[in-house]
Amino acid sequence: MFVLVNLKAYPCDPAAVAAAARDVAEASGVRIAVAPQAAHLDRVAATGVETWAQHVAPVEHGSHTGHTLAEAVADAGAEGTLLNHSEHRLTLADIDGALDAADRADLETVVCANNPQQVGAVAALAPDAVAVEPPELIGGDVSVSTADPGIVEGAVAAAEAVDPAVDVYCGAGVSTGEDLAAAGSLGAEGVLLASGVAKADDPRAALEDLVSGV
Ligand SMILES: O=C[C@H](O)COP(=O)(O)O
Repeated sequence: MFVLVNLKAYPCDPAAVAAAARDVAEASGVRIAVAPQAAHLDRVAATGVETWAQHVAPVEHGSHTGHTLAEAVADAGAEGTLLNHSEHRLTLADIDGALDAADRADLETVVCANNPQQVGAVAALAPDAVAVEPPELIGGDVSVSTADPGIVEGAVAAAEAVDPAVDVYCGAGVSTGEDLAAAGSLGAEGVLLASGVAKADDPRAALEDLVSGV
C-alpha cells in the first residue's frame, strides 16, 4: 500500500511530519510520501522522505506568473504530484496539460476524482494513479472505506475497465490501520490522507498506527 500524506495548508511543521514519515516508512517498509505546500518542498525533501507536490499547472517555462511549474517542483525535490484535488479542481483539458507537464518533469501522478464516473474519465488520460475521494467525507472522522465502500470498489472497476495500468487509491477520513486495511480489501492500492496526520497531536504516532496492520 502507498500512503500519500497531503499537508494541505494546515498549520503543522512540515519538516517534523516529513521526518516522522521517513522514519515510519523505513521501520515498516511501507511506502509513505508527504505533499507539503510548494514553498516547503525543498525543506521536506531534505529530510529524505519521498516528497510530492500538491499541484502543478499545465504550463511550460515562460510567462506564467503565479503558476506552479512542474520543473520547479522537481528541482525542489518532488518526485510526484497530485492533480485535480477536490480543493483545487481543474478542467479536463487542464488535467491533460498538467499530466503532460508532470511527464516532462518526470513526476509520478495521482489524479483525484469524486466518484467512479470521474475515475473512468481521468483514467483515460493515463495518469500513474487515480484517487477517489467523496468530497463530503474529506476532513471527517469516518473513512471512505467504511462510509462508502461501494465507491472504492466502483472506482477500482472503472479504472480497470479503462486502463488496467492505472492504480487506484482512495481518500477521505482515512486515519487508522483499520482504515488502511479496509481500503486494501476493497481493491485500493494506496490511500490519500491529510487531517489524520497533519492535524494529529502526535503525527508520528498517527503514522505508526496507520501502517500497523500492513
Ligand atoms: O488529500 C487528502 C484528502 O482530501 C483527504 O483528507 P482527509 O484525510 O483530511 O479526509
